[in-house]
Amino acid sequence: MIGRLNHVAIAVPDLDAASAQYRNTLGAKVGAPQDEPDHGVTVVFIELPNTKIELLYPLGEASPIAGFLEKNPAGGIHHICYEVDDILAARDRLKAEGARVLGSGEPKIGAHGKPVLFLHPKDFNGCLVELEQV
Ligand SMILES: C[C@H](C(=O)O)C(=O)SCCNC(=O)CCNC(=O)[C@H](O)C(C)(C)COP(=O)(O)OP(=O)(O)OC[C@H]1O[C@@H](n2cnc3c(N)ncnc32)[C@H](O)[C@@H]1OP(=O)(O)O
Ligand SMILES: [Co+2]
Repeated sequence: MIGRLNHVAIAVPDLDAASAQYRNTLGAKVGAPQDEPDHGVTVVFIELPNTKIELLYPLGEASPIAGFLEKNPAGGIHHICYEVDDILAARDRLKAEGARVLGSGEPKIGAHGKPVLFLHPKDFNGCLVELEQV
């Protein structure tokens, strides 16, 4: 059911410093910061030849990454995103198998303008999983 790895997301305590490090030290193609108020994060996308890295920084009062950064003040890998062809079919199959779909259970439009959903990390080996319909 899952397809390509769309991105790996890293929560960071300093977005400018992390962007500069990926651009200058690691020599990557780093985009501009993008506010995603519906998701409570500011995102910087880094394009690698085979996937993307998503740098995340909290936006607004109730950011879903605030607690993660409190527990991991130096930052850390926050989630991985797999591509799916049909996000509603994927959601229904996962729910039927007992996985917890986060939020309202309805897909939201993600940073790439495509529908996304999140699955509880406790149901996936301690790894928060995002699904994106491509
Ligand atoms: C826009 C964009 C895009 O790509 O398009 C994005 O990705 S937006 C990316 C940001 N959006 C999201 O993350 C949305 C989905 N996330 C959520 O709903 C929430 O963050 C959540 C339910 C995963 C965690 O919520 P929370 O921090 O309030 O909950 P708690 O702190 O109580 O966490 C419950 C348990 O899960 C663990 N836990 C929390 N977050 C993570 C994580 N990222 N990876 C692995 N484990 C995690 C905690 O350590 C804790 O474990 P223990 O009990 O053992 O201590
Ligand atoms: Co993401």
